[in-house]
Amino acid sequence: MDALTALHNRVSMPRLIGPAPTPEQQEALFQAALRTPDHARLRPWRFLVLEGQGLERLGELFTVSALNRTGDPNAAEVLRAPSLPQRAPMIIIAISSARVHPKVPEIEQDMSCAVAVGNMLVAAHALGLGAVWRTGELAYDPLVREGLGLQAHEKIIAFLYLGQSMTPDRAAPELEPRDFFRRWPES
Ligand SMILES: Cc1cc2nc3c(=O)[nH]c(=O)nc-3n(C[C@H](O)[C@H](O)[C@H](O)COP(=O)(O)O)c2cc1C
Repeated sequence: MDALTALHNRVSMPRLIGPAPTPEQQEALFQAALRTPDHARLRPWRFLVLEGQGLERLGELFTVSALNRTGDPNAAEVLRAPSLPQRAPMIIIAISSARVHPKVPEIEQDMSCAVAVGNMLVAAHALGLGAVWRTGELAYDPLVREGLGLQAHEKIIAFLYLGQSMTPDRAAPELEPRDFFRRWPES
């Protein structure tokens, strides 16, 4: 698939099953992430790749987080938590490791990580894989952050769920460029 076709037609695929991306597909995804624009080449990001036991461990962290929030072991949120990471055979957790830099503000480093996630989404589509970018309050919960070994200056930018789409690709929504792009100054 050529680059423009992938860019124009990518859609999120939330219903995913195994198998996980092959080693060759993973390599292609990782290389796509590493081509993110990166002011001053700080490489202010790192990625955790979870399958199998990793997904189970993430489910345990999500459960601890939900229990801490609700205080009720029978709350629907707590009961559902272990199954959340099982919605895909692989999750890549994208982490921004932004540091204080005289020329590159934190937001630029976070955005570089976000673009890496975007690159992986498009690469996944080009490879015939399904993918969806998720965050939610679990991404910002100190218990989840700590359990995954994040340092104080790091942020979870994405839980990128990856696998085989259970449904055929949806048509991408058609947006009108002129609703978003204007010449400036207007003539
Ligand atoms: C930073 C970020 C966080 C997101 N978090 C979630 C999420 O937690 N749950 C969810 O269903 N969609 C989430 N989304 C949206 C989906 O990934 C997806 O982009 C959206 O449903 C639109 O679908 P499309 O990508 O096919 O246009 C998030 C998107 C971004 C950019």
